[in-house]
Amino acid sequence: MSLVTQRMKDHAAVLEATMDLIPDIEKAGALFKEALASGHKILFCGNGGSAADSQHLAAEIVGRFQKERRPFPALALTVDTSILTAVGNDYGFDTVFARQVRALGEKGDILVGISTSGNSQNVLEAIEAAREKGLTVIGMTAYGGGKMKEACDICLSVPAKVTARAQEMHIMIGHILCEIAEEDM
Ligand SMILES: O=C(CO)[C@@H](O)[C@H](O)[C@H](O)[C@H](O)COP(=O)(O)O
Ligand SMILES: [Zn+2]
Repeated sequence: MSLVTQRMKDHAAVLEATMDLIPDIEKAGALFKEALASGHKILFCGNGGSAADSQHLAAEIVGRFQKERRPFPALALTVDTSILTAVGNDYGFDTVFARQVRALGEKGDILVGISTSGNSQNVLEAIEAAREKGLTVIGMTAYGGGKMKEACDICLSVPAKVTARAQEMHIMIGHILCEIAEEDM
């Protein structure tokens, strides 16, 4: 079997196993909808590919996903290089997202922490800050959820053994959450 065929089959197998998360994805979608409908915002954070997912999903919410509707507030905590370098340089990389959650997060907002290992310290510290401030925390992880498993209100832990396959499920789930959020709005 070619590499391409194998990877596509791997993706399909992980997707099939990810069906087990449907009830939790529906719960997370309802939380997105409730937060945005009541004037709250969604913050996203993650590293590497998950940083890219963070800004991708924030853009779907501020702009639009699939339908015309009013703009909703969302922010990727991964995009401001001045904040990331100042906070990273002055306080340490582990604090780059937590500091922004403390500055911007308000009770009723949602933090989406994305980490395939579930163990990235800067995401874990953002979750801790979010809990202190009364945000709801949704995690997107894999490999059983790592340390994030116990730290989130809803932990969507994808049954993937490879980071790339996990990320492919994360962006699919993120798109579904955006679609639920803009239904009837
Ligand atoms: O996109 C990829 C691998 O597919 C990488 O950039 C990956 O996101 C980075 O190595 C991250 O630092 C991994 O962190 P995490 O998902 O364990 O929190
Ligand atoms: Zn990647």
